[in-house]
Amino acid sequence: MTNPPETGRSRDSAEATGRRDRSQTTDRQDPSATTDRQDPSAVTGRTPDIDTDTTERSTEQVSATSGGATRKPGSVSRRALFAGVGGAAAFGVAAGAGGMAAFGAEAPPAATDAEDIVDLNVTVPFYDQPHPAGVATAPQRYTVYMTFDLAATALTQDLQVLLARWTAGIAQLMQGESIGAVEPDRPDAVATDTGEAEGLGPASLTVTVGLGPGIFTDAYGLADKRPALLQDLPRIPGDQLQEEFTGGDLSLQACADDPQVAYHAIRDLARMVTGTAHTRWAVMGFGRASAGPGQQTPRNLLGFKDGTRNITEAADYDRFVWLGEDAGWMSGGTYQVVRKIMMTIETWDFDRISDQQQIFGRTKLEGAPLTGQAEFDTPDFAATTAEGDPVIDPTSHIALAAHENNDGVKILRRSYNFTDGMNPEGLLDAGLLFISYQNDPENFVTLQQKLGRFDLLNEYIRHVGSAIFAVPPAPRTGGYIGQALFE
Ligand SMILES: C=CC1=C(C)c2cc3[nH]c(cc4nc(cc5[nH]c(cc1n2)c(C)c5CCC(=O)O)C(CCC(=O)O)=C4C)c(C)c3C=C
Ligand SMILES: [Fe+2]
Repeated sequence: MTNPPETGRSRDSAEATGRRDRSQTTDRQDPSATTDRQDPSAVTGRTPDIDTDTTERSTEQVSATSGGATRKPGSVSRRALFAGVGGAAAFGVAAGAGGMAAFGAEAPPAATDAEDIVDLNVTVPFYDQPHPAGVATAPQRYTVYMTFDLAATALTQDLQVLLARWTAGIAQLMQGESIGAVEPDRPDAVATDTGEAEGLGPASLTVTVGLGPGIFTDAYGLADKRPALLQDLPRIPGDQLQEEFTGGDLSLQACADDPQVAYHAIRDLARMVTGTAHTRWAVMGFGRASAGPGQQTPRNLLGFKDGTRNITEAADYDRFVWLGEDAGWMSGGTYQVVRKIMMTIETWDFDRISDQQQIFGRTKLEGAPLTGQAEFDTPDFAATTAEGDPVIDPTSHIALAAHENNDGVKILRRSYNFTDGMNPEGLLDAGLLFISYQNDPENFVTLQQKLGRFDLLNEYIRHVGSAIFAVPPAPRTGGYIGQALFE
């Protein structure tokens, strides 16, 4: 199985966005009106609350596919203009391998090019992909991450309808479309789309849906569908978890190269949960702290390059990230672990540089291992100084986390910096929204158990939030995320 990170320069087909079905929808509905028990099949594969204006424009669209790159002249997208540098010509030529192309030498370029210039007109494919969007997708610059708890009154069918509505909404949002009328015709009507993304491009938006352990219970008749390795994470040494940033029955990870596009997606999707679920916690992240193929390695808020040694090879995705065919309905999906990690930034900023570099086992500017010269040099954990001391401290972050020292185990990190402003003490309230994907959550647990006990970095960080979710495979055209749960 070849499972490339989809750098996604193609647009889904008209069928994939459910436009045909929507053209049959003439009535405008409020997406938050989920309190009525609905027939999920009435929602499947289409957005139930699309206004006719949008539908008309959608059916006009002409797919100008050039390999994986697709642009739609006269398109419905909120902004028709090409933004940024590197525009259509560059994509048309470079992305010939398509959204599902094998990656490596022939891979389409990442969402950002070598100069890290963002094109806000790029879309990422959603339907009919081998894997869910937003995992292997080259990390976009911003995220809005939100979790939800199902309401005590929610029935299985409510969950089913919500997943169907989310799916249809996500498909449109990822195309850069609104999910309905911003300015309804009837003066007494409530807008379906909140409108703040009007005029903005798709910005490589992906929305990744997670299903928490709490939904796989007898209460929803889903106990026998529980993904084999999905269970609450154990307590890990050093955890200082706070209830308000922990857990959740459902999660949405929206990532985009425009923060307002990510925010808009979450806002519109969160409106749909009314009556079925409640928001639980959210984090707005910026400055992706991991790199995809072709992307420069970004920096975390401690000033170090983060993401240098991450999963990049297709074989490693298959081995460590994607669930195989033996995973039944979750085949092609993965497990998402999220940790809200606070940093004591002011203290860190007064630490001497040699100490900072010892903590990570890398240099600050270049990001080279202390045993090497350049960022991508392989660390030599056995190297010693003239005095016989290890060059890379065995309790440094990389020595503890590296696959060489963990029976070959790797995880895919897809983290973001975040800030919540100031805390009550007047200190910077910021840190890392650590997000990892793995086909066995135990791989995260094993690493974090070591890091939580021994990592020199622990003096400057605090894990205050934690959650785990199963991420189902990508939906098929006409279907919805997690559909197999209800069959
Ligand atoms: C349990 C997994 C991990 C947590 C939690 C974690 C937190 C965390 N990491 C940084 C900064 C860096 N991490 C780096 C490397 C790295 N980190 C993990 C795992 C966790 N990090 C792994 C598996 C690795 C790769 C190790 C290797 O193979 O060498 C680096 C070095 C650059 C890089 O390779 O990405 C930095 C910097 C912070 C700030 C943080 C919590 C706030
Ligand atoms: Fe790390």
